Amino acid sequence: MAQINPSILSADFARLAEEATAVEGADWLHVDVMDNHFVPNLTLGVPIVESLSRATETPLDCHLMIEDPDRWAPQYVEAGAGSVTFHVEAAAAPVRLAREIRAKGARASMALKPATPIEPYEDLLPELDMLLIMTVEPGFGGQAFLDIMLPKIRRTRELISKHGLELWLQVDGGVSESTIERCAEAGADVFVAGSAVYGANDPAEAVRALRTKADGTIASAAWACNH
Ligand SMILES: O=C(CO)[C@H](O)[C@H](O)COP(=O)(O)O
Repeated sequence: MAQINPSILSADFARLAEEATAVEGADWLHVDVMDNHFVPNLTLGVPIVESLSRATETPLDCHLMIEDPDRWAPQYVEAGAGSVTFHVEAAAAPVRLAREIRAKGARASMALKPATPIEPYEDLLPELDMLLIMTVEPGFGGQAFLDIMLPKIRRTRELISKHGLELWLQVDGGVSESTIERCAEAGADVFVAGSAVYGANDPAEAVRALRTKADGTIASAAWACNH
């Protein structure tokens, strides 16, 4: 079953609580934390995550596009995030950090930028609850989906199957009704969508449409049949 996580990066930041509840039916609310150092954009931090966690029943999937996640990620768990994703390119001690996130009670997730291969991290996969493959360069919503990431999604799904892991495989960037099936066919099962959801007239309907397409593809995908 697909999970659809709307990204509030594309929401109206002056009406965050309303925007969070406009996508009821979504599996998680994807919260993009950017520090203007790891990526050239600045969004929000711990206090806003704390407020958002009180404003919505939908669990928060916090994607930290920041330097020094080893220091900051645990604070996002304390702020109410149910899942915390750090970038491997920024983490000093990814295994220790994943264990700390889990020990504090959240799902631990690691993200890879487009130029970062999965293969060096094969042995880390059992330490994670989710792996995020970026399908755009992180930093901004509304960018075009990078088709060249599809082989990496396929190879990652093969590694997950090879090790018999229950790891979720998330894709983020340019996910829309016209790209979601390619991601699902390659092996993704968690889909972040910003502009495709918040740019739609009816965000909740956009979530349903994305879910229908992804579920239809996963039902017949070779990787899911062998799962
Ligand atoms: O992490 C992100 C950007 O770094 C966003 O989550 C992502 O880009 C979502 O926006 P869209 O679906 O419009 O591409």
